[in-house]
Amino acid sequence: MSNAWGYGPTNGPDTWMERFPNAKGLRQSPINIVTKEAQFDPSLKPLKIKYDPYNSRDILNNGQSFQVDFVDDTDSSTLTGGPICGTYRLNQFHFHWGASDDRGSEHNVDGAQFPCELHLVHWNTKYSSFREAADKDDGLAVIGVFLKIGAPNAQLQKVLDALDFVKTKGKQTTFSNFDAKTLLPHSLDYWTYEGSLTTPPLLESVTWIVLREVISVSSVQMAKFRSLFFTGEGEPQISMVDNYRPPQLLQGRQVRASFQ
Ligand SMILES: NS(=O)(=O)c1ccc2c(c1)[C@H]1CCC[C@H]1[C@@H](c1ccccc1Cl)N2
Ligand SMILES: [Zn+2]
Repeated sequence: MSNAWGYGPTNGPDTWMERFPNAKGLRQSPINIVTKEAQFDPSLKPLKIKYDPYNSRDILNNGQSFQVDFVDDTDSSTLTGGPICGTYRLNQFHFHWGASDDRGSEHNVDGAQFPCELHLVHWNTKYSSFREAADKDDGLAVIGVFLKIGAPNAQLQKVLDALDFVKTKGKQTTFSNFDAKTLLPHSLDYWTYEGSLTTPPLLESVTWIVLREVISVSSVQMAKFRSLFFTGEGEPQISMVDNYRPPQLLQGRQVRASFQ
C-alpha cells in the first residue's frame, strides 16, 4: 500500500515535508493566533456570506476528514467583503478534531486548542474552477470556526446524522438542502492572515479568516465525529481522530483583526 500522507506515526505532519516541499514554506498554516499581537485594521470590511441550501450536494469520507460538497457552477453560494477582493464560491466544508475533547483544532488561540474546527473552503472566481484556483496566491479563502464543548448543536446534528452512511474512506451519500450558514456564530468578527492548505499539497494559496466567536458542540456529538474511520471498508479499522496539523511558524506574517 502506498505510504499516502495521513495523521499516523509513520505518515503524519512531521513526515509531510518529505513529499510536499511546501511544508517548509514561509506562509504555512495553521498558526497560533496571539490575540494581543493581532492588529485591528479599520480598512477590513465586514464579511458578506450568502449560502444557498440548494447548492449542497453530498457528504464524503475522503480518508482524512469528511466533507460536504457544494455545487459551485454559479455565484449562488459566495463569500465577499472581509479581507478578500472579488467573489469566492463555496466549494465544501469539513472539520478537524481530536481523540479527546482537549485537542483537535488546527489554529490555536493564545496557545489554547479547541476540540474541533470547521473549515468552509471558497475559491476565487477570477479563476475558472477550484482546481485552477487552488495553487494561486489569491486562489482560496477558508473560514475557520472553532467548536467548544457546551450545549448540543442542533444544526451540526443534521451533519452528524449523515455520518452513519460514510463511516469508511470513499463512502459518499447525498446531502441536499443543507444551509451552511446555520453553522456560523452570531458574530462574524474575525482574524485574518495569509496562509496555506493545512493538509498536503499544503498549497500557499489561502486567505485565512478565523472567526473569534465559537459555536457549541456537546461531548456526545464529539464522540460521533470519532465514530468515523480513516480506513476503507474491509480494511483493519483505524479511528478518524487527531486529523489536525499543529501550528506552524509565523515567519514574520501579520495577523489582522476586524474588531477592536
Ligand atoms: N484544511 S484546509 O481547509 O486547509 C484544506 C486542505 C487541503 C485540501 C482542502 C482543504 C480541500 C479543499 C477542497 C479540495 C480539498 C483538497 C484537495 C483535493 C484534491 C485536489 C486538490 C486539493 Cl487542494 N485539499
Ligand atoms: Zn481543513
